[in-house]
Amino acid sequence: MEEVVKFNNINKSYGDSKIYDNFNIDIRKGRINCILGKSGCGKTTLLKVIAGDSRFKGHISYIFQEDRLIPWKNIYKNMEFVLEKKYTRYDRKNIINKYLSMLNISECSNKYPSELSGGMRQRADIGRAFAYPGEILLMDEPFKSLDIKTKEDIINDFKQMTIKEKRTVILVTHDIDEALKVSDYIFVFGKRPVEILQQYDLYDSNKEIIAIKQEVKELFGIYKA
Ligand SMILES: Nc1ncnc2c1ncn2[C@@H]1O[C@H](COP(=O)(O)OP(=O)(O)OP(=O)(O)O)[C@@H](O)[C@H]1O
Repeated sequence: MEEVVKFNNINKSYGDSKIYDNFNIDIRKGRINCILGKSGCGKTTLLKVIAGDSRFKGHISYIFQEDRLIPWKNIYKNMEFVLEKKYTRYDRKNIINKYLSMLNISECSNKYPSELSGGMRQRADIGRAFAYPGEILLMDEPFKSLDIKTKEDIINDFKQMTIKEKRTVILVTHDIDEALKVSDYIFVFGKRPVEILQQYDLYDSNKEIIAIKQEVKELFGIYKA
């Protein structure tokens, strides 16, 4: 049986609107878990609940749609900032250089965020999140604002890195194609209070990607978020 991280009995409402009602989800350890759902269904809310889970306090990295780099620090210092209390200066240097190199941005080390393209900044943001010794990486539509080519390149590097390091990632998106490209386990979310309409293990599925895409489209078609 595959190792999972269980999140049980999640309850969350905004006013009268119940988003989660005793909701349960088993996140696959060491894999890229994707939460795929229509806009407004409650994906970001789930990430916030998970980020607040006391079992993982201080062990979670969060990557947002827009990078959260500190503008007045260069890329090296941005990465060093999150590692300061965790590692010695020597270890920090090795870790930072490793992730800069994995993400092909070693030459950006001394540059400030404003001197980089959106794609480079997002690479730096991903590098920083990976460098942090977190058990779980939460990603909220991290590839949304990138053009197609940049997105594909970053997704490829990101996937390789995640597989190599066996990191547990929870990524949310409303984009079916992106979900199929980036993840290896997909939860399709339905209407509120949120229910899981379908789950796909892309490692283990004998279904063609195109068939899964069609199925998800149909699932999305039958309800309004
Ligand atoms: N702080 C808040 N107060 C009131 N309602 C909120 C709050 N945050 C989110 N909501 C509502 O809860 C619902 C779920 O929001 P959430 O941001 O989790 O959805 P989402 O699936 O991440 O959407 P998107 O894909 O558009 O980012 C939405 O209807 C949203 O308007």
